[in-house]
Amino acid sequence: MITVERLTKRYGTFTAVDDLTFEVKPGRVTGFLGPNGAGKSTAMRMMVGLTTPTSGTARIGGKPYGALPNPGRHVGVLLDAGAQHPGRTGREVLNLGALMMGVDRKRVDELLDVVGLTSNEAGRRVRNYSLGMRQRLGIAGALLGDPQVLVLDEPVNGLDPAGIRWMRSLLASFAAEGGTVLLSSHLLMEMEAVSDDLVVIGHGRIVAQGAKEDLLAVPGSVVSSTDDAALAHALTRAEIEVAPHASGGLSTSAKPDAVGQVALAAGIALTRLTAAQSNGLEDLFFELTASTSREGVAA
Ligand SMILES: Nc1ncnc2c1ncn2[C@@H]1O[C@H](COP(=O)(O)OP(=O)(O)OP(=O)(O)O)[C@@H](O)[C@H]1O
Repeated sequence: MITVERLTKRYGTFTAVDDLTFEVKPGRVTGFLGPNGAGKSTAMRMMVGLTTPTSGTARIGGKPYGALPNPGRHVGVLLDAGAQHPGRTGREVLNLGALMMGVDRKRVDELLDVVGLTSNEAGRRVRNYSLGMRQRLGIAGALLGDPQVLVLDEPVNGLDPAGIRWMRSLLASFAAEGGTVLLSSHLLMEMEAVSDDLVVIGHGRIVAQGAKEDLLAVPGSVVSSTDDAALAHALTRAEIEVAPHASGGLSTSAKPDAVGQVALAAGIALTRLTAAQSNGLEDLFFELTASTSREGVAA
């Protein structure tokens, strides 16, 4: 569990992170979203002790990162895949990490295998790695201490399609085993596929948070019947808003069960009744962040 309370970071008069409060729950993947410069990386850096908050707290398993005895054993961190020492080989980077965390060196080979780096690639200097290879190495480093919590800033950036799919299943199984995952990404389709919960920020502030299903849920339903005119009349009388639906039938402002009740009471046979469909995370993201994005427009 990661608990962020009133977390704030100011640089001079500029507030990069503004009073953030949220929880990242175990057993779930939490997507951290926001336009460029929204404050995601700054917030993540504060969670793992790399940036000192101006005020507020971030705790991992109830403790500030700095108070964790062997932090790599609790939290796997990937914030900047480019930050690895360019002169070391991938294997050296992981061996050093294993040494510092007191992890058996055998785990290095296992993880190279898990992240899909060949033994030949592991022997090359990191300065010669592609971005995707650096990300894979960074993920191996994050997993090295067998942590219960992962904090990953844009981990799929630079991964090829197979790598993105692999990352999705890795994070899903990590969470299924009770792990806590916080990850940021601008790939909204990917975030929609992988996240259970979402935290959306703009200009350093929370603009929405909660279970993905709840955030994407659209109120209302779509209904068709053997007599739509009579159904529209009955629904309006029940103070349910009704409009013609693009693909025929009626759009209503009420949930399917309420619409079903009205139709039953009016003796009208229904031929279709479904919950209104969400337009997905991309539309939700633009809706929530339009006023804080550089472009300042809803799509
Ligand atoms: N050390 C610093 N000094 C001054 N301003 C900073 C510093 N670090 C970050 N900022 C500012 O804080 C704001 C938030 O930056 P941050 O990197 O957290 O955003 P982000 O949401 O991760 O963006 P992106 O999606 O582009 O990676 C930006 O305006 C950035 O310029």
